[in-house]
Amino acid sequence: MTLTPEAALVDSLIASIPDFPEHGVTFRDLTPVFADGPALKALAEALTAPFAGRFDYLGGLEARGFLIAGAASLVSGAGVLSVRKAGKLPRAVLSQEYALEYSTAALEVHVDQLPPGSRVLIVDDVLATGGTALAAVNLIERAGWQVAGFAVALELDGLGGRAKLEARGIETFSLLKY
Ligand SMILES: O=P(O)(O)OC[C@H]1O[C@H](OP(=O)(O)OP(=O)(O)O)[C@H](O)[C@@H]1O
Ligand SMILES: Nc1ncnc2[nH]cnc12
Repeated sequence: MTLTPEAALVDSLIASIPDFPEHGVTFRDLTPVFADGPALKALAEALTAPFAGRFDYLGGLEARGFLIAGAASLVSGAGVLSVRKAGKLPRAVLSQEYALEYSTAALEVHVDQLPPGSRVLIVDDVLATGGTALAAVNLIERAGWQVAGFAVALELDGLGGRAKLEARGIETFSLLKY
């Protein structure tokens, strides 16, 4: 597959670590992308461009999604909705549970963070099973906002994430697919 120069730059910086955090998993580490200023800017531009004019806020998913959302905010001019792991936000929240391999976790937003009907582009580093992304979609819709789309640096093919999002009618863009 031919990559755009931006995708090739990001691709060249992703580290693949076998058997982390557990045997059989290949961990895709984007910290080298975040550490490279031009690559982080190129990533932020590539993830927001397909949705230009169609979102009011970036939805950043704690923790790695925050790094992309901050950069995307500066290149697009849109503010960031903080979608946090449970127990971190100090005011009234909406909470959405999601399944991990052997447990559950929850994402939360401040219930009154954005005006009703706000269009939120969710961004993250990796799409795997889609459990995290779908929890964010549910949360945003329950709060009375609209999901403008889901934009991710790296989609792991074959784990069902894209299918889950598209079944919910969520436009999904990935810069890279492994
Ligand atoms: O598609 P899924 O199977 O849900 O996996 C993708 C999620 O997993 C990682 O986050 P993680 O929960 O490890 O949290 P972190 O960003 O705090 O490291 C990644 O940043 C995505 O948010
Ligand atoms: N293989 C993987 N690498 C990095 N982040 C992930 N999140 C879920 N699966 C992942």
